[in-house]
Amino acid sequence: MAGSSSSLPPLCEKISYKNYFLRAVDLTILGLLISLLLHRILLMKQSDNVWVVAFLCESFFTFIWLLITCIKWSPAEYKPYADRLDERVHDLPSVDMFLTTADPVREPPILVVNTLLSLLAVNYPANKLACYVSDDGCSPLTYFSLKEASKFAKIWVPFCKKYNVRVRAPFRYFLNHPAATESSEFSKDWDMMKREYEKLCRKVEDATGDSHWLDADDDFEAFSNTKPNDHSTIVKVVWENKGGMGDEKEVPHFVYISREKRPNYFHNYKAGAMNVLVRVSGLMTNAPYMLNVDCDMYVNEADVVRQAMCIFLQNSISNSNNCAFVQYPQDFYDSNADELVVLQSYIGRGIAGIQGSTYAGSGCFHTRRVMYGISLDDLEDDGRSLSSVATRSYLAEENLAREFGNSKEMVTSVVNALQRKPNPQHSSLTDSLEAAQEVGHCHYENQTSWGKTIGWLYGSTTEDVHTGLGIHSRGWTSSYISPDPPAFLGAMPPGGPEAMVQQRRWAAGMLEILFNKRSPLIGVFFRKLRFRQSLAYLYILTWGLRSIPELFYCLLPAYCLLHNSALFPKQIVSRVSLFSGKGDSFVLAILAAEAPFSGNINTKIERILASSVLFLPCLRRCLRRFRCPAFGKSKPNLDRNQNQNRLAFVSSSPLSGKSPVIQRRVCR
Ligand SMILES: O=c1ccn([C@@H]2O[C@H](COP(=O)(O)OP(=O)(O)O[C@H]3O[C@H](CO)[C@@H](O)[C@H](O)[C@H]3O)[C@@H](O)[C@H]2O)c(=O)[nH]1
Ligand SMILES: [Mn+2]
Repeated sequence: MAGSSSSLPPLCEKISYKNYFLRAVDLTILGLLISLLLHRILLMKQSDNVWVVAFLCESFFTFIWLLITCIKWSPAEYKPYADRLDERVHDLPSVDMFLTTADPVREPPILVVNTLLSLLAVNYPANKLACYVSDDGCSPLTYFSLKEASKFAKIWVPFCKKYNVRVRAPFRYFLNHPAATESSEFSKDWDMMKREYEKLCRKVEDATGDSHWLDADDDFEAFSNTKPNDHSTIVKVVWENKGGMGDEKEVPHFVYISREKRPNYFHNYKAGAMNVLVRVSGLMTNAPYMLNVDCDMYVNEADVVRQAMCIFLQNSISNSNNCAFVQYPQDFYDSNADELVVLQSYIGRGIAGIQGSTYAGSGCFHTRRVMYGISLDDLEDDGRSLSSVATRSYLAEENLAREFGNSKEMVTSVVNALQRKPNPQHSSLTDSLEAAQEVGHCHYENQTSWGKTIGWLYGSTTEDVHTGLGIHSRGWTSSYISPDPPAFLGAMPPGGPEAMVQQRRWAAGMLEILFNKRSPLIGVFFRKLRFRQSLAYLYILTWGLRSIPELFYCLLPAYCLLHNSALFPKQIVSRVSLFSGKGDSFVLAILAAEAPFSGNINTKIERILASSVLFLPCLRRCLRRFRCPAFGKSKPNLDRNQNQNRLAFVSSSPLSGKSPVIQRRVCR
């Protein structure tokens, strides 16, 4: 596949973001935090409960900061050179693209349609691509919309390829009008495409209100008498690319799947859906690489598959096939997810510089063999073929059936995938329909290794982190690419109950992993998880736990005001107050202490504020020593009598009818 000449420029480069200044800042903050802890320990005897609670919270925050410092020590990411791919690789590998949807109300079909179109139109040979949509909602409306979308794709894909459109999700593309400088042919085509897209939207909208089309078309018979949680497997080959039209005009295969669902049967959420996708695609196209996207995350960069292939193929050229998956960061177009985006750029790159980025559930390319459970040790030194021991243990007929289930076709496809051979050419995808129905059965996985060691792992609602951890624990690495503009853009609940439910699900899912047998604490000793990588996972998995000390810490200032006690070493409060002068010292001190611990840890302003406020007392003392006029002797006595300056809550009695006021009082 890949040309082996090493004189040609590489397909990708690892960029290291080591920054000594940031390291120094991180260590300084860590030092300050530790000194705060020491101070608390030294004065523990004279202090009250507030002091103890603050000490416990700060100990936790210091531990988290220690993890962060460790994670961010050597950030890195990969830069792919997609334009070099054609020169170096003559036969690009196939890629199966998976899209999951679960609920036509929460995930409107027009959104799924757009994600599908953006996938079908990526800049990659259409005969090397296949798109599989899993619909856990078993919705005829979703199926209808996707079918209509596949008709529209026949004009949309050639249009995108002809004019080299970058954003290939129509709802985003048509937000901008073509530039006046564009040719009249383009403008004509653009108008036509826009009209056709509007027609598609209308059809989907009309179908939402009125379901007469359900009875009119035999194709929808499979959906009659079904409920989202009670129906047999439905697999439909919506579009099969038979070739012969030239790449510009071809549309990749497109298959719709709704796995069997029964009440009282646990379906393992998205992980269960992903495993059905792996099996059905294994039977039909069996591509060595698999892309997985959420239904609300469209492709924002047409070259996305080529970029990911640069990483895998460069690995293969340099005989170091240890990269199990390539993860793109999650970016959002609709809501204020700055915190997540900022976290990814610091923590994400940091982890990427250790054993490799964590798997984030969407925008990720996996290698099929790795998802079939093999470890890095199972490969020969060339990184391609299975070692003889692994061949014996994996490819024994009885083992295969026990691990992968009783479908003969499935076992054959697994053997091919493990040996990196393509499936024998079928005359048509529809030949595999019967076997596909079988592997979509809800009892198919009983007594097999699906979800335990094979495929997407069960046992946590954050199956992404769990699956990624399983892969890293087997010794594999992963890569992180973060192109500009972002490769994928998604939607996120803007806030309110939906966001809270999502965050609770994430927090619970990650705690499930922390305490299960794949815990990173065990992985570092008994598996192939690197030490710093296990700390990175520890940081991620304790995300939910952090809310407890954060909540207590937020309540402490109010408690202190009410009980006339001090939360911080008085020196800091008084010195900061000297700088601020007007009584905001308390707020500043809280900010100073809170900012480094909060989720927004990496936003630059907070970091600068945090470090500068903590540094200010020292800086001021130095400047005063050198008699710098800017910090003259405005309030020298306060500095000497540190204990005198105290914050107190002075209120008139609530009964007197006057509202309480917060004042600064010098206690003598
Ligand atoms: O039973 C289910 C539940 C969900 N999904 C699909 O899974 C995806 C993610 O689900 P969503 O409810 O949108 O979860 P989010 O919290 O928004 O997603 C993030 O967190 C999930 C759990 O960690 C990951 O699976 C996702 O990839 C990641 O983007 C969506 O496409 C759903 O349609 C299913 O197919 N079946
Ligand atoms: Mn989502």
